[in-house]
Amino acid sequence: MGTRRESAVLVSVEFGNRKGPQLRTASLARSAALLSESADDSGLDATATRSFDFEASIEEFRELVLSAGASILAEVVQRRPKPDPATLLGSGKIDEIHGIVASSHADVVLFDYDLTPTQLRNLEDLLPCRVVDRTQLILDIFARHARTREGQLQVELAQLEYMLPRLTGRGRSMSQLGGGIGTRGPGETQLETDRRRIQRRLLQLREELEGVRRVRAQQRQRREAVPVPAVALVGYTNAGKSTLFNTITRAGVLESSRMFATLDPKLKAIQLPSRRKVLLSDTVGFIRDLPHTLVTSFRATLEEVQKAEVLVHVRDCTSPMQEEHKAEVEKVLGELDVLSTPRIEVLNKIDLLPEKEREALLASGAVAVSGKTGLGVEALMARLDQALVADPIVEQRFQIPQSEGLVLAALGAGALIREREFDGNLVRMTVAGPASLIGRYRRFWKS
Ligand SMILES: Nc1nc2c(ncn2[C@@H]2O[C@H](COP(=O)(O)OP(=O)(O)OP(=O)(O)O)[C@@H](O)[C@H]2O)c(=O)[nH]1
Ligand SMILES: [Mg+2]
Repeated sequence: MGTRRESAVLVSVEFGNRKGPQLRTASLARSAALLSESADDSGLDATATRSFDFEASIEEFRELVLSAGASILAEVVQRRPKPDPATLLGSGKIDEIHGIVASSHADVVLFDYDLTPTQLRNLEDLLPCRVVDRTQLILDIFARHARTREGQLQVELAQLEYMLPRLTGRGRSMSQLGGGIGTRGPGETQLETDRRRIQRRLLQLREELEGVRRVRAQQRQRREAVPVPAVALVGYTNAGKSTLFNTITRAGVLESSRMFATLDPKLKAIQLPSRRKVLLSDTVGFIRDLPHTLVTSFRATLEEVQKAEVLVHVRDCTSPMQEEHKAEVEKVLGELDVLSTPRIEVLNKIDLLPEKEREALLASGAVAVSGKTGLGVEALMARLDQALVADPIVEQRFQIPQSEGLVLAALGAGALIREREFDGNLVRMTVAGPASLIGRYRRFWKS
């Protein structure tokens, strides 16, 4: 990790000619004032027409950059009808950025956009410092926060997979040693590597991960011998999951204002008011445009989501992006095939609301809490009890083709397999699990 903060120039881009509503909050207006105000290629005045969504996404980008440990030197915004295939930005904008970098001695230019390998290479040629795109930035944050062996292996794997198509023989960005954004992890040790060495390392990583996962699976099996229902906290990054988890469990799990503080699964047994025991898990935060390699490679924490009987969706009710974040979370839940798992929507951070609004929320029957102060947490526990009581454990015979890997995995993860026999490409088994899960796969029931 770098010993000093890197200084960064941030570049946000918006394509198309959409006109958005005016800025809505003081803090966003303040941030807007910090931004470069120059009119862009499209001839429109960027500030006047910048949409609310765009402002919020810049705010989020800033938060990501701080999470990566960099300091923000300057921010540049460009709106243009469409991206330039070779350089993303227009040449005027690139000159402007060049000037800012040269005069401010910035270490890195960060793009809130995924660059193609060609764009990355060209921008590196045109600018006098490193260039890092959004995926690489997120990978870097993950690299900083991974604490278990499994988490570290997963991040390195994702970083190498990202790097591979961007190795062009020149490898300028890979050949700079140091602790900068995008050079951590594999960047530090394997900078001069050619493809073959990376491929070999990838193979090695996959094998090591397989081993780590086998151990996890064994631990899980042991845990599942005692069927305790699982509850997973899910939500957008920074929604307050770890804080709420701590308040509920007093487990002392790392809580951080930096995004993605949680990369490794955290599990804790808790007791509900009914004295029913459940396993509560804290999970990694979701984020817009999460690099796909990460969605799949972070299946360690997401496994807990797949086997949960109830999901608790933690939402920051003070965020101006609430609805977008909710949609994003639901998208990921869909990819994990858990949209039909019962879900409790929890509005968090109500301590930050004006008293009237808070009272109104609490009176409306919504589950509203403050993970920080503990307000409303008891009511949440009672809701959990209800959700679980409504989902008793039932036993059912199944007959499932082996090709239905997802179904087999879901049942294996969320229920107890009592007996199992293989018949050609069919699996017959008796499964004891929550009625909701069993019911979801009715089409494979065998009476
Ligand atoms: N005021 C207030 N702040 C909160 C509350 N819950 C969380 N926070 C703050 O919000 C920030 C993020 O909290 P975390 O618990 O780390 O969020 P998270 O959802 O676990 O984030 P990731 O692990 O990055 O996905 C921290 O600065 C918390 O102190 C709350 O109820 N009220
Ligand atoms: Mg967390």
